[in-house]
Amino acid sequence: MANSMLRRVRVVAALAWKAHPVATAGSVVLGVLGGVAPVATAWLTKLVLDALALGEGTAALVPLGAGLAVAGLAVIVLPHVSAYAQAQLRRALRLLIYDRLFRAVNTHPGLSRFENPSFHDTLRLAYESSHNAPDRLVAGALAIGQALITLSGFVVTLFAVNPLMVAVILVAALPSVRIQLLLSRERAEVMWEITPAMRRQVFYGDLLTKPEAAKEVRLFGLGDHLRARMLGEVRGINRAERDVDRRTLRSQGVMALLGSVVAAGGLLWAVVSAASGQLTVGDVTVFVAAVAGVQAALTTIVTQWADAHNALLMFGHYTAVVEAEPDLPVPAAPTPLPALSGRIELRDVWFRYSDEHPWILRGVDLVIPSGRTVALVGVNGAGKSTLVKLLCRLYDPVRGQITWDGVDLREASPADLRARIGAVFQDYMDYDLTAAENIALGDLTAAGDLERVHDSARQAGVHETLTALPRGYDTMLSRIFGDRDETGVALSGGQWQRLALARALMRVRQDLLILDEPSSGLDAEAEHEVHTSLRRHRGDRTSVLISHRLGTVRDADLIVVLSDGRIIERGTHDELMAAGGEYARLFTLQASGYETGGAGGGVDGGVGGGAPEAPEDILRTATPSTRSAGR
Ligand SMILES: Nc1ncnc2c1ncn2[C@@H]1O[C@H](COP(=O)(O)OP(=O)(O)OP(=O)(O)O)[C@@H](O)[C@H]1O
Repeated sequence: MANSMLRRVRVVAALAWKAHPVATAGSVVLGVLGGVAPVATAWLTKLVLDALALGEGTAALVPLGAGLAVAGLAVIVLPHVSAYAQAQLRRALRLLIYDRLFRAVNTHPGLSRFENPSFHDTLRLAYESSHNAPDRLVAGALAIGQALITLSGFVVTLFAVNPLMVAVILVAALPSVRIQLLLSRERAEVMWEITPAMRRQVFYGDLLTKPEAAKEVRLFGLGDHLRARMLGEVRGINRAERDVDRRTLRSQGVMALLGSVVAAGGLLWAVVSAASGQLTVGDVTVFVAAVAGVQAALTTIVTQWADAHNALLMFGHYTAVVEAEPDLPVPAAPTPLPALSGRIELRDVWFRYSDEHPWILRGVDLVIPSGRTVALVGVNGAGKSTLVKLLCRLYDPVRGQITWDGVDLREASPADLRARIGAVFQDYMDYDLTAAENIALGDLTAAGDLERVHDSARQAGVHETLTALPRGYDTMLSRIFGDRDETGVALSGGQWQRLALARALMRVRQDLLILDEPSSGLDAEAEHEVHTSLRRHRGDRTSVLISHRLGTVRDADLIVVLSDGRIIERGTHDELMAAGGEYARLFTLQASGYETGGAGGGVDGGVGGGAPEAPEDILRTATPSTRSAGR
């Protein structure tokens, strides 16, 4: 434990030096001067008083008085200069520490860490401690250093007047050190225990304030319920904090009482000694200043030590995040991933999200030939999205392997792999940025290429919508982050989905296009347009397509039916229909659902009007009954 604390001290010292060497060195020098100044003031006061009592002349008194004036000035000015230097250091440290923290977060190529509650607790405490732990440590170290200098000066002074008093004060302070350290550890443990409650509190607070949640919260009348839940969490947090505060108060009260008794005893002794002529007036002043100075310095040392100790414990969360191994093994010398020319192959792939979770994929064998379109279909929870997440190496298979032209994905660099993939996930992101930025995020190397941005938007069928916005592509797509004098724009669900599609299409050089329900939120006409455009865009590109609207996948080169993590059927549309299995059942079911709706005149948005003739037409022109926008 002591070793790891020492290591953390070294880490913080190195960080401070790297962040701002001048402010670090300046703070240390100012700390030393700040420590010497009170002792010098006390000594000079004694010398002036004794010189006055002895009736010394001006020649002796003026230098002493001048020295006293300089020391007094230093006592007043130094704290302000020191506070400025420390603030400079704090700002520089904050920048460096955030940089390292989020660099470390970005080194995890996969998703598993982000789904782990313990990682979230550590991350939250790391974030919080990176706010203030280094500041507290640096400030604490400087305050301790300064107090140690003052303490040594006063101890020497006190020793000259009454050696016994030194021993009494030091011994009286010892229990306080121990108690403060125990309390600081307890405080750190309580912080760890209440972190899940703090995260839940933030979660409920977000639900009560975020525009995305406001609709349901109002519709279902959840406001008071969520507020009560949030307050419940806050009460729990308060209870835990209050218990530690009470223990702190008790022990600090006892220590303060002990200190006062010792100081009062010393004062009594000094007065009696002065009355009997054993001490001069100057001796009494310096003795009283020294007792107060030693006690104040000891209190500073003990409380700052405890605070620095607590900051060090909290800083452990930061080092845990910064030093964590990547969640997926990244090869030291990755095999370069060539442009896909042969096939992507899944060989006996088994996957579950953790040892505690059930198997989601159970021995999947699949070949995705280069230049072909493979469609994955199956009921909710069959494992389709999981499979495409594995293709992007957001997780590794637990057993089996996935190869890209023979290269195991584990041997390639995740960044290389992802540069070759364009994807729209079911749970795509809406960024509170401008329309152009929302699309350009798909390929940051082309962020300034507005023609590319517009092209992608055209292919996704959203160009006209974006041009018609108040500031065109520069319109902020956010109701909460726009300029204060600007009314932000909110897009509809389907428009956001097209924007996500445009983002994926920005990657013009990608070898693999993954579309996980790319049109679930689109109206019938838009879906038809988008699919026609996508078919054109896919061209001879390798694509994996997931859709519950079976009409949109019927022209795929290979349709794979997943059920309970296994491939139960594969073939072309015609082959699968002829086989009369699960695919044929689902396709017929969907078509008959629409036919019933169509016959009853209930199908909205049919472009041609009247009852459609073939299932694929129906499926292209009707609103689906199977799922919503997938959000
Ligand atoms: N991050 C996760 N952690 C744990 N379990 C998960 C996670 N994501 C998905 N699952 C589980 O894995 C199973 C398969 O989910 P997946 O999203 O792959 O299915 P799907 O076939 O895409 O379904 P849908 O058609 O509803 O989109 C589900 O039972 C789901 O609960």
